[in-house]
Parts: sequence; structure tokens; C-alpha cells
Amino acid sequence: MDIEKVNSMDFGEFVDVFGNVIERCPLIAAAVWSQRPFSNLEDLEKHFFAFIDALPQSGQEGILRCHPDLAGRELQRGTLTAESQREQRSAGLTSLGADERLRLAELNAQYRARFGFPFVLAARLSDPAAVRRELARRLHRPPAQELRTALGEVKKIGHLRLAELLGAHPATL
Ligand SMILES: NC(=O)N[C@H]1NC(=O)NC1=O
Repeated sequence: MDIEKVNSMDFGEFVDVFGNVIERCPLIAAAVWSQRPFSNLEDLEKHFFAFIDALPQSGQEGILRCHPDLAGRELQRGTLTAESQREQRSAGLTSLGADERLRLAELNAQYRARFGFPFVLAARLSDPAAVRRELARRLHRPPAQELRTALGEVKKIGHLRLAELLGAHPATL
């Protein structure tokens, strides 16, 4: 899909196509549509990220809370979004043994109890061992630093989703 096609979309089509660039936050795509035309992929992406950056902390935490756990109940139940399902599969999280799943569930629960939002990481750039390592490492960080890191991961996920939609090569992240 080229940028002219993106710029020609009406509101409904744009939100249908880009509504899940930020997981379960179609409101962001709805707001970004008003900023068209976009000059290229980077420009489009800039508007998604600027919206996130401009939110108060409660809104930024709200975005994180819209993310499903990695290897969590939603994966088990098959209720993930198509994008999240693909990402979690590509990280090998769909084929974990019961022990590994339990260990991740415990770490996810500890993380959520400490920070008040789920652990978020760009799964497509990861694998089960790295997810576990990062979870254990980030669990002990100061909350303000962790919020910044988690939002950086949301942007990596958004970048990869946008690049896929536009058929572009993702930047090295
Ligand atoms: N919790 C979390 O990081 N979820 C996400 N990560 C990712 O790559 N896709 C998701 O849904």
C-alpha cells in the first residue's frame, strides 16, 4: 500500500486499516486521520507517536493496559487480536511447555502488581528466553523509568505493524 492510497482513505477505512497499530486503541488512529495528508511512512508514524507522547501519564498507562499479557490467558483462549496472535507466535510463545507458561504468568502477575499495568515488549523481536529475562530485569526498575521503556516497546510494536501494512522494510530497532 503506498502513501497516496493511505491519504485517499475516508475515516472509516482508515480506522479499519490502522485502528490496531496501537493495540486496542483505535481512538489514536481516529485522531491521526485528521492530520492527513502524510508525506510517507515516517510522517504517518510520527503522528501516532506524537499522540502517545502528548497524553498525560494516566492516558499513557491506559494504552499499556490495553495490551494483553504475553503468553497469557487470552493466548490460551484464542481471544487475542490477529496482530498480537502473530507476534506472540513469532516469539515462540504459542508453543511453551506448561512450566514455562506458569513461570511467565507468575512474573507477569508480579510486574502488574508492582506497576499497575502489564509487561509490554515487542514480541516479534524476541523469543521465550529473552521475554523471561527482560521481565525479570524490568520488574525491579523505578516506575518512571519503566513507564518510558514500556512506551518505547509500544512504539516498536506500532512501527512493525505500520511497516507491515505499508509493505515497507522496518527500521533496525
Ligand atoms: N504484553 C505485550 O507486550 N503484548 C504485546 N507485545 C506484542 O508484540 N504484541 C502484543 O500484543
